[in-house]
Amino acid sequence: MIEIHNIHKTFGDKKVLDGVSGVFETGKTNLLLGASGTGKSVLLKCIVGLIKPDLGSVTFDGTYFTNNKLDIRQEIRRKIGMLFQGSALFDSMTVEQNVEFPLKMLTDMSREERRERVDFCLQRVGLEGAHKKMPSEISGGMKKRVGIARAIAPHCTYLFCDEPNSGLDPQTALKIDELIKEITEEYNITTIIVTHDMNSVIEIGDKIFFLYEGKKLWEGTRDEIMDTDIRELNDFIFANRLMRDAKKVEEEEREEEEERQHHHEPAAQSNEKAPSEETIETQAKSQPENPEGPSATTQSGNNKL
Ligand SMILES: Nc1ncnc2c1ncn2[C@@H]1O[C@H](COP(=O)(O)OP(=O)(O)OP(=O)(O)O)[C@@H](O)[C@H]1O
Repeated sequence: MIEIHNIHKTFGDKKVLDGVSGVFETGKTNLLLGASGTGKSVLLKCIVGLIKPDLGSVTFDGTYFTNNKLDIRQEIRRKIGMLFQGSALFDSMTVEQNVEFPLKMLTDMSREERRERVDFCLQRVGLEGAHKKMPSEISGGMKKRVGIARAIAPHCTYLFCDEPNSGLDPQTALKIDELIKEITEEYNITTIIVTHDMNSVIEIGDKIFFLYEGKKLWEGTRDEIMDTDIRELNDFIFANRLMRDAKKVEEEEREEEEERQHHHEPAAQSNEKAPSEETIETQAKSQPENPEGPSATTQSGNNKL
């Protein structure tokens, strides 16, 4: 679990983060959502220690990170995996060398152990057989997979992804989203993803933190986000025509369901309790032509006795 408390950051005279707090749970995909320039990436960098906040604190599983001793900060950093925007692979290294790189830098694994771990991670992200390929020879989606393999290779406890979907077609984006979610749950990782992609919100957002002008304006689950009455969040969500249509369909379905339930209400009630004499009388009057009489339908339970 990662906890942030009252994070502030100003660049020059521009206040970018204005007292952001929150709890990012373990085994969950936590999304930092917001429009361009609202401070998502700056917040992510504050959490991982790439930017020092002016004020506030970050705690990793109870261990204070901000302003703590260097060796403690380094110990926490070793548990952090990063998937950078654009994958940021080393172009001069093969796929396997890219994945092996953090193992060389951060662990004292033997060559054989590293090889086994690289094999495992590449297999886990669906890239078995791509070991010797160069980044220039693989697609954008494959590069993201290599980036994920590299991030998780040193057995990361925390995974940070900066817009993992950028530059991908919708289908590949969905696969990458699903892979991140699967890995998060499988290895019980605390994952934080920066995104402005509503598809990701709907598919994998266990918890969503909506940032607006440097403040956290809302947090909740993907089921709750469609029903929020925060204007700024609604403006953000429904700026997309597809989302507006989805909302409309959802509302129509809800209305239909309510109407259906409304019409079935008397029947449902008659199953739970015996119909009143008044009901029976009314139904009898409404079905005079039925040769078996109203009792065949409305009093079947009683008649069987
Ligand atoms: N090192 C820096 N120095 C000065 N200003 C910065 C620095 N880093 C970020 N900013 C400013 O902080 C603001 C927030 O930037 P940030 O990258 O966090 O936005 P974002 O929400 O991640 O946007 P996007 O979705 O477009 O990546 C921007 O106005 C940006 O110019």
